[in-house]
Amino acid sequence: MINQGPVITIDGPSGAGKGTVSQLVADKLGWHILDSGALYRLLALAVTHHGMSFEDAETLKVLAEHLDIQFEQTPEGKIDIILEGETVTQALRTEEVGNFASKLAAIPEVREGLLVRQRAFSQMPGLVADGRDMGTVVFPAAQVKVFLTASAEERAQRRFQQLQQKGDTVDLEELVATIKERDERDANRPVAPLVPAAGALVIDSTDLTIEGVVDEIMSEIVKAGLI
Ligand SMILES: Nc1ncnc2c1ncn2[C@@H]1O[C@H](COP(=O)(O)OP(=O)(O)O)[C@@H](O)[C@H]1O
Ligand SMILES: Nc1ccn([C@@H]2O[C@H](COP(=O)(O)OP(=O)(O)O)[C@@H](O)[C@H]2O)c(=O)n1
Repeated sequence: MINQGPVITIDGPSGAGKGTVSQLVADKLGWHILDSGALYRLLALAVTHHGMSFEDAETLKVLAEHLDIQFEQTPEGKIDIILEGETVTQALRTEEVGNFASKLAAIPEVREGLLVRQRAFSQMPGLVADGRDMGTVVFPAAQVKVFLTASAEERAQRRFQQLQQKGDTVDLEELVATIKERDERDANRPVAPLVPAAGALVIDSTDLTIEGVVDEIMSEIVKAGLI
C-alpha cells in the first residue's frame, strides 16, 4: 500500500463521536477526511434502489467497487453526497440505513470491494479516517490510531438528541436496543471486527466533552511528531 501522506485513524462504535471529532481534528490540521461509514451507507442505499439480493456477494462486491458517488460543495460550504445522480445527504443518515449498512458490512466481499476506494482517500497533506477498521485493516500503517468509545446508554442518548434535532421521531429504548445489536454485529463478525488496533489510544468519551476528546487526540498527534 502506498500512503500518500500521514493518516490518523479514529475507530469505534456508533454514536461514540467519531464523525464529529474527525471533522474537528481534520479542520484543525487542514487535512482530508474519510467517513468510511458513509460508503457502507451509500452501498446500502444503492442495494435498496436496485432491489438487489443480499445473497449474491460477488455482485455486491462489483457494485461496491463501481459505486457512482460524488461529493459536492454546497454554496453554504457543506458537502452534498450524490449517489447515481441523486442527492442522498439526508437519506443516508437514518437509523434504518445504518442498520442495513451494518448487515452489508458483515459480508467479506463487500468489505473487499470498498477497500481500494477507501485507501484512495489517503492524499497529501494528510487524512483523518473514521470507521470501524481504519486502524486494523484499511490503514494499518497509520501514524496515530484512536479507538473512541462511550457507554451504549450515552451513545444512544446522543443519537436520540441528534435525530430529534433533525425532526426524526425515535424511541430511546428502541435506540439503546438497536445500538447494542449493531455493536454486537460489528464486534463479532469474522472479517474486520470492531476491535481497537494494536497501539491505539483508547478514549472513553462517556464523561468527556467534544473539546476534551479533540484535545486528547491533538496531544497524541503532537506526541507522534506530526505537527
Ligand atoms: N464527547 C461528547 N459529548 C457529548 N456529545 C457528543 C460527544 N461526542 C459526540 N457527541 C454528539 O453525539 C452525536 C453522535 O456523534 P457522531 O460524531 O455522529 O458519532 P459517530 O460518528 O461515532 O457515530 C452528535 O450529535 C455529537 O454532537
Ligand atoms: N469502516 C467501517 C465503517 C462502517 N462500517 C459499518 O457501517 C455501519 C454504518 O457506519 P456509520 O459509521 O455511518 O454508523 P454510525 O457509527 O454513524 O452509526 C456500521 O454499523 C458498521 O457496521 C464498517 O463495518 N466499517
